[in-house]
Formats: sequence, structure tokens, C-alpha cells
Amino acid sequence: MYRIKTLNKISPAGLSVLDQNRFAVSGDVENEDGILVRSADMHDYVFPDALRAVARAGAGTNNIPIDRCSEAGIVVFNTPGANANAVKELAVCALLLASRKITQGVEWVKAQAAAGEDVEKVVEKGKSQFVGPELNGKVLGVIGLGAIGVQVANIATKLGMTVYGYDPFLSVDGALALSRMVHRAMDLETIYKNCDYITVHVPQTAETKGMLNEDAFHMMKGGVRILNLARGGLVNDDDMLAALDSGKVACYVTDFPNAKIMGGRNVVAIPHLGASTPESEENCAVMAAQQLRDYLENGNIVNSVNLPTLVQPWSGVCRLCIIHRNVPGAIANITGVLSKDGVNVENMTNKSKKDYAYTVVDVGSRVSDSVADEIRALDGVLRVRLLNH
Ligand SMILES: NC(=O)C1=CN([C@@H]2O[C@H](COP(=O)(O)OP(=O)(O)OC[C@H]3O[C@@H](n4cnc5c(N)ncnc54)[C@H](O)[C@@H]3O)[C@@H](O)[C@H]2O)C=CC1
Ligand SMILES: O=C(O)C(=O)COP(=O)(O)O
Repeated sequence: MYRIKTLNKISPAGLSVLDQNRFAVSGDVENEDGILVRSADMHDYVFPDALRAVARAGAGTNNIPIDRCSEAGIVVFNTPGANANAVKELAVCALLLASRKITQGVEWVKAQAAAGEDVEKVVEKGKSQFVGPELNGKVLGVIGLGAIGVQVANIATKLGMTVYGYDPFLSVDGALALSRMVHRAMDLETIYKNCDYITVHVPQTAETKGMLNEDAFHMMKGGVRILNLARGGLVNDDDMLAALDSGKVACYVTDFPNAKIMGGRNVVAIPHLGASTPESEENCAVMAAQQLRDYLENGNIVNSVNLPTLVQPWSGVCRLCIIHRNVPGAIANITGVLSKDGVNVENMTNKSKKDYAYTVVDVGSRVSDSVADEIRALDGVLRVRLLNH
């Protein structure tokens, strides 16, 4: 029985992927083999000995201590693209919220209740304070052309916007999905200098943290409207507040309110609703649970952020799954132990990702725990699992 701990509410459709006869799933299991998580902050999480995998039902993994997981031989998964449509739809909404003073107008209408029968007259008289521009004909800059950014860029062209997209790491899939109407910007300056609206869709990393700061605002057009449905930390809040006060930024729509930014002038704050649709919650949960199950049961890795993709069809009766450092001699050391102990390799795959590597070895006979222990003791080996077919 595998024990799976949920650190957030996970869609039942995802939980149903984990057969109750083989998986005990709840928020309070202990010494768990796997974790299902959404946005819960895991940076101070103490890993139990049994923990082998963390599956993030969603895209962003900045709430997970990836380096610490890698060093402990814990595989971290996410679900690329599974909530992209929901965020794209909210981005369309955010473009309109940034333009048309809808939230301010709605709040104002609520406050007019005292006018009673005169509300209609009061509304017609007061509405001119909420005039805002159309999107058609304006220029949008999309920073990050991944699963979400590509969809946002494409749909904005259909709203009559001229769209520039910036992503120095654009994938082949991203390039193929990107509309030919979208102009590629080769640097951020092009986005900052030319755009009336700027939307960010990059992960929050050490490189992207605080990227929307005073220097960036300085290059932007006066009255630019900024959308952030990616992560609060991408924006330097103090610099944003100053840019809002000066009018440099006309509106900031963020899915990540915090104490500092929520009271800012012309801030429209949404309570992190980007992926909060039943469809996305289900897609993410199902994908995360499937990936977690396949890893725990078969050792296969798909969509991991810290380890390589490796899917090996079963052959033989026993499988060794070895997470190790990506260093010369690692595979020779592993096969050395196996041949010394008379274990015949039926099939073997090795893949690497940056500093880490993963080797899956199928063998034709049962392997004793002592052989696994010998491999565990090898230099650079971080985790060894023995699966029987
Ligand atoms: N508000 C919400 O509920 C949600 C927020 N998100 C956030 O949106 C982010 C993006 O999500 P996806 O598009 O699904 O991820 P993705 O991984 O498909 O795309 C991210 C893109 O950003 C690009 N990128 C990385 N560093 C960059 C840089 N310095 N400059 C320009 N481009 C850069 C990458 O090359 C990649 O194409 C997530 O990391 C997450 O933080 C994602 C889903 C829901
Ligand atoms: O997928 C992401 O990166 C998100 O931000 C969605 O977060 P959530 O799962 O709604 O807490």
C-alpha cells in the first residue's frame, strides 16, 4: 500500500486515479511515499524517509524546495499545460479589467443603493468617470511564451491587438503553436518600449524574481497596463506602487494580492483564481495523480522538473530505479555491482537532466535487498528503489 498525503484540496477526479486497494490517500497520512500539492508552501517541509515523489497539480513549482528534493532523491512533477486554458481566459478578462474600469464601476454602483428609485439617473450621470480604452488596435507584450503565454498571445491577435512575444527559451512546441500574427521580440526592451499592455507568463525563479522593477518601468510607455497572472514575486512591489502613483503604470491587475500591493492606486487584485475552474482542477489533479502512480508503481518519470523523462516498458521480473548524480563512471559502478553479484541485465535506460541522472535496470531474477544496499552505498547514488513485477 502506498501512502499519499494531500497538502491542498485535490479534485476527486484525480484522487480516483489512485486505486483505494493500493493507495491510502489523505491529508494526514504519515511517512508518506508521495505528496499531492497545489500552492501549499513546502519550503520548510520536513521530508519523511519514505517520501519518493511530490506531484504539483499545476504549473508553478516555486512553492517546492526543488534542490532539497533532488538531493534527497525525491522526484518533483508538475502538470504542464493542464491549466493553461483557464489562465488564458482569465488573461482576457484581465485585459478588459485593466482597460474598462469595470471593478471600480461595479463597486461604485453598489455604493449608490441609497439613491433608490433614482439609481438609473445617478448611473447615467456618473458613468463618465469610468471611461476606459478599447483593446482593438493596441499593442500587447507577452513575456514568456510557454503553455499559457502562447495561448494569450494568439487570442489577443483575435481581439485586434498587435502582439509582441518574448521568450529566449521558446520551445519547438511553443513555436509551432504560436500564431504567425505574433511578432517575436528579441529582447525585453522591445516589449517595454512599444507596448500599451504587458502580461507576464514566466515561472518565478532566481532570474525572474523582481524583473518588473524601476528599471523596467522606466523603459515603458506612460500609462502602460500590466497584468500579472504568473507570480507576485516577479514584480518589485515598492517600484510598482511608485509607478502607479506617478501614473507611469495606469493599472496593475494581479492574481497575487499581498498586504503591500492590494491597497495601491489602480490595482485590481484577484484572489489567485487563474487555475480555479473545475476543468483545470480536474485536468491538473488527474495528470498529477497519473504521473505519481506511474512513478511509484513502475519507476517511470514524465513531466518532472528535477529529473529526466524516462519511460521503460517492463521486461524481466525485477526493476532497480536509481537516482544518482550525473557524473562519469556512475553507470559502470552500478553494472559493476550487478555483474559481481551475478545479476543479468535484461534492459537498461539512463537519462540525465542537469546535475542529476536516472537509471532504470530490468533484471531477469529477483534481486536481494543486499544488492540494492550495495548500489545505495556507491558514490553519487541518491536513491535506490527495488520494484517487483
Ligand atoms: N495564476 C495562476 O493560477 C497560474 C499561474 N501560473 C504561473 O504561470 C507560469 C507559467 O505557466 P506556463 O505557461 O504553464 O509554464 P511554461 O513552463 O509552459 O512556460 C513558461 C515559459 O516562460 C519562459 N521563460 C522562462 N524564463 C524566462 C525569461 N526570463 N524571460 C522570458 N521567458 C522566460 C520559458 O521558456 C517558458 O516558455 C507558471 O510558472 C506559474 O508561475 C500557472 C498556472 C496558473
Ligand atoms: O498552476 C499554478 O502555477 C498555479 O498558480 C495554480 O495554483 P493553484 O493550484 O490554483 O493553487
